[in-house]
Amino acid sequence: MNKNPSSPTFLEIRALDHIQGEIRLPGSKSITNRALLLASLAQGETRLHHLLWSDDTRYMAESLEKLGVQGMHFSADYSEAVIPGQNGRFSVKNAELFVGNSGTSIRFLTAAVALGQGDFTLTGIERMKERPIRDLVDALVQVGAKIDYTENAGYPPIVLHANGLQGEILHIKGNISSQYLTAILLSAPCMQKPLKIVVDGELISKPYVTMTLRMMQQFGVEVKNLDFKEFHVPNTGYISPGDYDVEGDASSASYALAAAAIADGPVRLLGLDEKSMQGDIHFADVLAEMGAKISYGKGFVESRRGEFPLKAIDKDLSSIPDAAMTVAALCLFANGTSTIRGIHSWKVKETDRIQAMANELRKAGAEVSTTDESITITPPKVFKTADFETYNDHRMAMCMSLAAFGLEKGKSIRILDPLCVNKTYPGYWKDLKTLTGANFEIPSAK
Ligand SMILES: O=C(O)C1=C[C@@H](OP(=O)(O)O)[C@@H](O)[C@H](O)C1
Ligand SMILES: C=C(OP(=O)(O)O)C(=O)O
Repeated sequence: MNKNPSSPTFLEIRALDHIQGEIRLPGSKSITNRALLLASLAQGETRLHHLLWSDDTRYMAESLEKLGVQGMHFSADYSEAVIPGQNGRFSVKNAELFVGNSGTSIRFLTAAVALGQGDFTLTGIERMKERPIRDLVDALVQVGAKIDYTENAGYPPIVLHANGLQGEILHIKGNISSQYLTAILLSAPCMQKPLKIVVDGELISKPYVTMTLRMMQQFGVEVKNLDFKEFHVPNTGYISPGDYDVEGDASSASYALAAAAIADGPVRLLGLDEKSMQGDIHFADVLAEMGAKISYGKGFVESRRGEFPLKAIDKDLSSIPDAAMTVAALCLFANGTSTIRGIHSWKVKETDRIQAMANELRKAGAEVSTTDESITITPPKVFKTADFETYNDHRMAMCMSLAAFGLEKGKSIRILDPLCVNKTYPGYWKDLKTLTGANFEIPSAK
């Protein structure tokens, strides 16, 4: 391992040829960040179980604390929390919220702080300043919010002058990110009047909106969904369900499920099953279509190798944009050229993921071409050793680790800045070691 702090750390993985065993998945990022906010807005105390503790969820929890959610209590390993509900709005009148590169945190919190009173700044790392937020701001302005951009119009940082949100009606776009619509939905029950939301044009990442509606229902609010074109939300406020169990993360599951489809398995992942409310559970269907054997039981999903090399695919994966990256890495192991479509949103996520994925898959030896909304991958004849850049993108690191399963014995790859996995899956490298028996060295904290 490179211990020189002036150059990036890396993690070296020698050719991997098997994976087998059982692990408990980390909690879902999307569910944890919704649950933290819903519990904070609700009436009553909520006990959250199996939550994810990672950069993205820590930023959400710290922001809620800054907004006046006092007395949050976390267990020593942060997998359990007790959240005292604030009954619809936050008490603090001025705060600066720094959310790193957590898209869910900045979007969900922007709408939530607008419910209160006072001046709030929301910002993050440099990449966050390149991730659009205009469609959410434009929607909030229609129900009474006053929001300024302090650097580039349409992007964080933003300053919000909050004076409650009136409700009634707003129009919103959902073609860049579904998180804007989710943010409005989550705050709507605490507006002054019921809200009718009209979605203008295409809506991407729909399963995340379904997850939002399901969780709102679990916190006592029934939303009328007119085919994802219009939503009617009552302003009844949230009621805590008391105990709330967070599912294991389906996007995080994709890496080990994929590895088992390449290198025998079986791998059993606990904390997730076919009843999951996460759209990314359907990654397992794509994996099965490519040749893997997938099975489920109560509270687990299991993957093992079936047909191999995997079958090449040509598919629109716009409903599972995060797990679609794992599919791209799997295409390295396919029997021909694959195309993944519907991924234009990749460009505005942790990095420009279309560009990043193309660059790194090429380094592994693949032939890759891209458009604004697709990537086409022809697998390598022989896998190359490479230093994979990760672009401060957790999913790039986890996806490229799969390339180690294609290497000839004795060869190795290096994953640069491997601790970027801390955004959503801090235990990833440890879990990979456990399941593969590999003995690579994990660098210590950044
Ligand atoms: O609502 C959510 O929890 C998320 C929605 C998706 O974003 P987009 O709606 O921007 O595609 C996804 O990529 C992100 O990781 C989490
Ligand atoms: C896109 C992602 O995260 P976010 O938009 O919440 O930052 C992700 O986790 O892959």
